[in-house]
Parts: sequence; C-alpha cells; structure tokens
Amino acid sequence: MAADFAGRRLAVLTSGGDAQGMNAAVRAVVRTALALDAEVYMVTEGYQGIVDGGDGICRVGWDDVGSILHRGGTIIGTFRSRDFRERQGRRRAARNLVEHGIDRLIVIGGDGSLSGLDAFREEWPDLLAELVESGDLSKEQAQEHSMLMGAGVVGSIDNDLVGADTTIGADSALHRIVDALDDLSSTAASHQRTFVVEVMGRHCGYLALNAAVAGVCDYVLIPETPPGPQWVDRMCAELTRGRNAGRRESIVLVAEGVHDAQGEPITAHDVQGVLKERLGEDARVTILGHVQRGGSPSAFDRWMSTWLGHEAALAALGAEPGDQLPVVCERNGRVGRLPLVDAVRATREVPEAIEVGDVEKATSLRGDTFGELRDVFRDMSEPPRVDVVEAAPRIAVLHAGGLAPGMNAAAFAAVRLGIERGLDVVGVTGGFPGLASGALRSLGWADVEGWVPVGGAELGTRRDLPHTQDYFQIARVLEDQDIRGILAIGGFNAYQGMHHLWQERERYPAFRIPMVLVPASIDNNLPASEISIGADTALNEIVDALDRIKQSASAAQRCFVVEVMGRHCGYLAMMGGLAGGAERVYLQEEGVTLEDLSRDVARLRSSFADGRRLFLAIRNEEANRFYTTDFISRLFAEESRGLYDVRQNVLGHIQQGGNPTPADRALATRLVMHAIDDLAQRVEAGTSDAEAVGLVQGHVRRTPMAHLFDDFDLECRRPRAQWWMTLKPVLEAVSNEPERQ
Ligand SMILES: Nc1ncnc2c1ncn2[C@@H]1O[C@H](COP(=O)(O)OP(=O)(O)OP(=O)(O)O)[C@@H](O)[C@H]1O
Ligand SMILES: O=P(O)(O)OC[C@H]1O[C@](O)(CO)[C@@H](O)[C@@H]1O
Repeated sequence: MAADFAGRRLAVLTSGGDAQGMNAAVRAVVRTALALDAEVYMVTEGYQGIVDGGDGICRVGWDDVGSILHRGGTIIGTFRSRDFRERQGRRRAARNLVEHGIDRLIVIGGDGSLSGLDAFREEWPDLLAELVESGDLSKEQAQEHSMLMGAGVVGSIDNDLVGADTTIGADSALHRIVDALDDLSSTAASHQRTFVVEVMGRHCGYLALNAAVAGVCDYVLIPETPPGPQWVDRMCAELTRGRNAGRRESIVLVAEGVHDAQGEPITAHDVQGVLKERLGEDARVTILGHVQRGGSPSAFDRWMSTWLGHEAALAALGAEPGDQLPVVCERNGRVGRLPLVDAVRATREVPEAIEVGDVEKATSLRGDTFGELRDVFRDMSEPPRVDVVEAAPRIAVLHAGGLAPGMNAAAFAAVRLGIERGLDVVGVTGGFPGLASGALRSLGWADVEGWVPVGGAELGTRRDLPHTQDYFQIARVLEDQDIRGILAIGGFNAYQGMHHLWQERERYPAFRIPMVLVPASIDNNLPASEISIGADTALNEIVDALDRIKQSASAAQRCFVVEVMGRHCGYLAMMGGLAGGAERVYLQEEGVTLEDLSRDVARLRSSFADGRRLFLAIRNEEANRFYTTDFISRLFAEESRGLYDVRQNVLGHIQQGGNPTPADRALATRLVMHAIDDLAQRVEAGTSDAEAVGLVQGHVRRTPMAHLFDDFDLECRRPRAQWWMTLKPVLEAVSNEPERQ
C-alpha cells in the first residue's frame, strides 16, 4: 500500500456491548493505518479511556494486534461510560486526545456509541475553545487539531443500524442461538415438549426472526410487529396444528424487547404461563442471555469485520477537517459509507415507530429482507390448512453436483413453501440418474421435519450429467409422473445438466416446462450468483481447522501450508485467508510463479529472523498444477536453514461436511422462496421459462437460462469477474507488515 498519511494520528476504541468480530475490526484498523504510515493509538475501556487519559491511550504497533482474530469480546475492553455522556467528560476526552496529537477517532460500537461520536465531533471546536480559555491547551494545539475527524463502525449483535445489512457480531450471535435451538430440539422432541426461548436484540427482532427461520421454530414474537389482542389464541392454535401435523416438539422464540399492542412487555415466562393455562403444556424456558455475545467470532464476522476495519481506517485517515462523519457498514454485499448522523437518526425512529404501533414503518426501516423473512417464516412454520389436493400441479426437486451443506434446508423450504403455494412437491433421489430411473417420491409437510439442521443431502446428490442416451428416459419419467416444473439445487453439474435438458426442449416436449436453478456449492463458483449455499459453512469449517492448526504451533517457529478446496475458484482460499489470519494466499486466478515463491522464501526467512513465530499460507487446491502443496512445503522447508520448520495440511472433505450455518440456512430459504414463487406462477400461467435464481449485491436476481454462461469461464468453471477479488488489497494490508514486505 502507498504510504500516504505519514504524521496523521488515529485512535480506535470499542464501546457499548461487546460483539464477536470487534477484534478483527481493531486489527484491521491498526494494520491498515500502519501500512499507510500513520501513527495508531488504541484506547482501552471505550470512551472512558479517553476521558481518563493516561495509560488508557497507548500507541500500538503491528504485533500488538497479532493473534486476536479468533478471540471473542474486545481485547481493548468496552464500557458504557457515564462520564462521556456529560459535556465535562467529553471536554476531558478532547484534552486527552489533543495532548496526544490525535484528531482522528474510529469508534466501533452500537448506535449509542455512534451518537456519542457524533456529539463529540459537533462539540469539538467549542470544547477546544473552552480548554484554551481554561489554559488546559495552548492556542497552537487547538489550531493544529481544530476539527475531529474519523469514522464509526457498527459493532452490535443486535443488527439494528438502519441502512446496514449486517453489523459486527450478529452472525456469531446467530451461530450461538441456532446451535442452542438445534440442541434444544432434540431434547424437546424426545419428551414431546415445548420450549420457550428468549433471545437478545433489545428493540430489534433480527436475531429472533433469523433464528426462528434457521432453527425451524413454531412461533416467534418480535418487537417490530407487536402481537395484537388475539396473539395467545393464534399462538396456541398454531402450536396445536403443528402437533397434529406430526411435530414432536415446539419452540416459541421470544425477542427480549417484545411488547404487546398495548405496550405491555411479553416475557418468556409469560408465554410459559399461557401455555400451561391454555394447553396444559409443561413448557420449559431457556433464556440464552450473554452466551449470545460470547465466544469466538464466526468466519463471516472475521472477514467482514476485517474489511470494515480496513475501510474505516481509509475513511478516517483520508478525511479532511469539516467532512461529515461516515459510518462504515455492510450494504448490499459490499462495504460502504453512510452519513453517520442519518443512520443513527433513522435507527432511533424504529423504537419510536414501535411505540406508536406503526408496524409498517418499523418493518420497512429494517429493510426489504426483514419483511420477506417474516412472511417466509409464517409460510414455512404454519402447517397447511388443507392437505395437498389431488390435482395439485407437481414439481420435482433434485440436487446435482458436489455436496453442499444447506441442501437439506433448501429442499425443506421447497417442500413447505411449495405445499403452501398449492404445489405437489416430489423429491428426486440421486440427482440426474435418479430422475432417469424414476426415483421420485412425493414429500409431505411432515416428511421434511428435522431436515434443516442436518448436513449432507437427504435426497442425495450426484455429479453425473444427463447424456444423450438418458434424455428419452428422463422425458418419459417427466411425462409419466406429470412433472410440471423442476427445481434443481446444486453445483456446476446441476447447472450444466439442466442447461442440457433446456437445450433439448425442441426435440423433447417434456422438457418444455419451467426450470429453476438455485446455487449450492461450497466452491462458490457458480454463474448468476455472488454466493452459493454451503460456502459459508465450508468457510466456518476451514476457520475452525485453522484455529486448531495455529494453536498446535504455540511453542514452535513454524510455517503452515494449508490446502483448501474450491477447484479453480479461489473463494475459499481468499476468504479463509482473511478470516483465518493468513500471511499468504495462493490463488489459481492470480497464478503462482517461481519468482513469487522465491519472494515468499525471502519473506519467510527475514520475518522469522526478525522473531516471527508463525506463518500461515493457504493454497487453493488448483492454484498451480506443478507447485503443489507438497512442493511449496518442501521448498519452504529446504530454504528455511533452521530458521523455522514447515508443516502441510490438506483439509479435505471436512469442508463439505458439517451442519449448515445460519447464513446458509437463511440463503437457502430466501433463494428457494423466490424459485418456488416463480415456478408456481409459471405452472399456473402455462409458461415454460427457465432461469437461475441468485444473489447479486444483496438482491435476488434472475438470469434466463439462455444467458446462464454469458459471463462465465467454462474452462475454469468460475465467473469471469469475481467480486471477492477486490478484497486482495485488504488481505495485503492486514497480513504484510510494512517493514517485512
Ligand atoms: N448521546 C450520547 N452522547 C454522548 N455519549 C453517548 C451518547 N450515547 C451513547 N454514548 C456513549 O456510548 C456508550 C455506549 O452507548 P450504549 O450504551 O447506548 O451502547 P451502544 O453503543 O448502543 O451498544 P449496544 O448496541 O451494544 O448497546 C455510552 O455509555 C456513552 O458513553
Ligand atoms: O451487556 P448488557 O449491558 O447487559 O446489555 C445487554 C444488551 O446489549 C445487547 O447485547 C447489545 O446491544 C442487547 O441485545 C442487550 O439488550
């Protein structure tokens, strides 16, 4: 990185409730700023650190933020500072910062902390004038630091900042909640019991709603839609119908901030009382509490927070006096900047709207996907009021390609939503060969019970493509079984196989039916979608493995070369590298040359000679045909000359295994909902359009089958442009210590 900001001083602090991923953001702020030649200070205990000054503000170097990516909480401490709420406290804070020559501040915290930053910036010139008047600062000091600049980064598990799609910690909190729900489900089912589970979120139902979908709960109570006078009747009726439809357990999820339409709080114990009184159920209550904020951050909270921290450092260092403060946040799948004041103001409007019963405003401020998720939860959790009618049009669901965790969640959503939309959903066992041999079975609402949390694919998946000799057989099956549409959920082979069938529709009238593709592949290499189901789970598996591998080296000076999957697509390597704290990533997209490897050897030797203890290199499995993981490891070992030793790890199929993460369950549900809607409409209209449904910049996009491979490199089996390649400078900034470059 170009060293543009020599002499600029930047401080970073964390404030409000801690959130998993704050450390990744702090690390990225510090390292990016150092790479840009700035001086960096960390403030301990939130705003209190700048109010108190002294050791609370200390200059930091590269190694001070080493080995913290995997740690929960925030290593610099957080605090809800009363002193800073007072003008007096803010004046002391201004004096302490100016005494250190600091006029750039990055605050990582919730909306309260960001409001504090805004108030501080607004008052800064007046505070400095008062300090000059009282003799605490000289005129020159005040003139030199006449304005406060900086940036906010939203760190809060609640995911409540209006305008941001996610906030630091929300994904990890969902991991905690959904793990707990999965565990509770098994004990609840054994006893045929109901659990009432309370989750955090203050005024925001994001955690509750997402967990209800991913954890397949039966009923959810969230602040944005205060339950009306009939909520008790409705809830009891839904639970009873669920049991009658075959469920062995019920889970009611209660967001901690929920109030009824009269403004009375509803607690988990209130729900328990209602269930006892109305249904005679001896329900159990679990209040998850601070467990949700604890523990190691998820893969997403590591790579996204790294990106956010990097961008915040660029924003704060690049700011000019008088610039508006930005809040750096994830929006539409990218990191961007919003005016901090507007975002905080809009966030404040949500509880106000809830208080006056304006459900529409509260929901719409949360963004489109929030309302969509609320509706999809209702459609999937409510048992059908009528069983599948005899004449319901049939659609087939099949998987093809490599296994991707989340395939089951997608098939579950297809069945539940298909039934709700009046379709008869049949599952194809064993991909295209299964389709050719007529291995089809009708799936009812209860047949898919228990599928969502489970890795693997209940329907089975195969890589075999349909060939010319299979077309006739497949056409016969489709006609005999009266299949009116196909939903294929899978990887590249699913896409290619369905494309073959679609191309044959002139010759085979049975193929003139609507077809929809949904991306599911850990490689994340598919056309028409920036992200595919399974990739997030695979990344979490990789990051877990990297944590263990790194831990195993605590006493040694060691270089690890770790190989990850992905074929010719470097997504897992790049994101695994960012989330796992790798120093070097080898990608097929960039190629690997002998010169690269020589440079790496030199870097290894000089950094270990300087005291480095660990060097992590991640190699995509197809990065180079000749420079294999084994070759690179041997080369590094041979050239180490006693400075370090080298170990290699090929992570292999653990990356495909594992139960799907909340993000993969949510993605599967969202994409399948759109796919099923399209199929239902086309079946009803008698049209036969074929398409792929995907996520592009945070929005659901449809790509007609005719254009499926337009921007796709068929030889390397990956999109020609891959958005995540823009993260390479971020990786370099946080992994390449300036002096050791
Ligand atoms: N209006 C304000 N003026 C000055 N400082 C503020 C203001 N609001 C909040 N702060 C400071 O930010 C700290 C954290 O705020 P708050 O307790 O609201 O948490 P938060 O940042 O919203 O995080 P979380 O979402 O985790 O609760 C406060 O203790 C206080 O020091
Ligand atoms: O840790 P504390 O101060 O009890 O705060 C709990 C609150 O903080 C959060 O975890 C984050 O804002 C909320 O979900 C919860 O209401």
